[in-house]
Amino acid sequence: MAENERMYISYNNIHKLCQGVAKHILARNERPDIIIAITGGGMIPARIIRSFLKTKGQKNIPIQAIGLSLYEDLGLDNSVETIGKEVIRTQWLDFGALNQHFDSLIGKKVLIVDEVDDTRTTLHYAVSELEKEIAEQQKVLNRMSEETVISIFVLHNKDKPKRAGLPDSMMNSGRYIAAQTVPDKWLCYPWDAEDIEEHTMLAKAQGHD
Ligand SMILES: O=P(O)(O)OC[C@H]1O[C@H](OP(=O)(O)OP(=O)(O)O)[C@H](O)[C@@H]1O
Repeated sequence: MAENERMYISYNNIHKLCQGVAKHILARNERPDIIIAITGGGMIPARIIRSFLKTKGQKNIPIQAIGLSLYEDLGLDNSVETIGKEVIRTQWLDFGALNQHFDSLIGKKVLIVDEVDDTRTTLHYAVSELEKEIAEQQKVLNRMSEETVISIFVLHNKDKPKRAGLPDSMMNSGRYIAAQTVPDKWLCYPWDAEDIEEHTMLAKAQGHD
């Protein structure tokens, strides 16, 4: 791939993007009760934004990880029909370690974090599975009146046609937050760099430091 098709992103840049988004979230009075990081790319941004979302007198926001991986190739043509099958769940929520007041997502402000929204398949899957699960729990626990608010934070949203959607209620209310919308290039994140010094220099040269 030609160098000009690659976009290099430094740790500093990611740090600052998380800081800016946290500021935005706090200004909207939407500090989450829980952060859900989609592994592996969502983990570093989730950890960084948690520090910027910390407010005086409040406990650290718990981070839970969910593992979602995309099938590279199922040999199927119709993407719409195969969306559900293209995502593999490798890890899911575990409330066992949280206290008794946090036994589910019902009524909580939930922030899903990932590094990139590419075809949107992963985010679509995460949101629809969480919504389904919350609705089931609400029925079981008879807590239908409590509203759960799911938001999304990604570092980069690729400006391209998406293969799956997100709820209009989320998109129209500012609860989908992409720190940056970028062209459909190959995004080179620092955690994949073999030579982090060179990577950082390349990011700097592109203005992403
Ligand atoms: O918008 P989409 O087309 O669904 O793609 C975005 C997803 O792809 C990458 O995950 P990947 O499965 O490569 O795993 P990783 O995060 O562990 O690298 C990335 O971390 C997102 O989760």
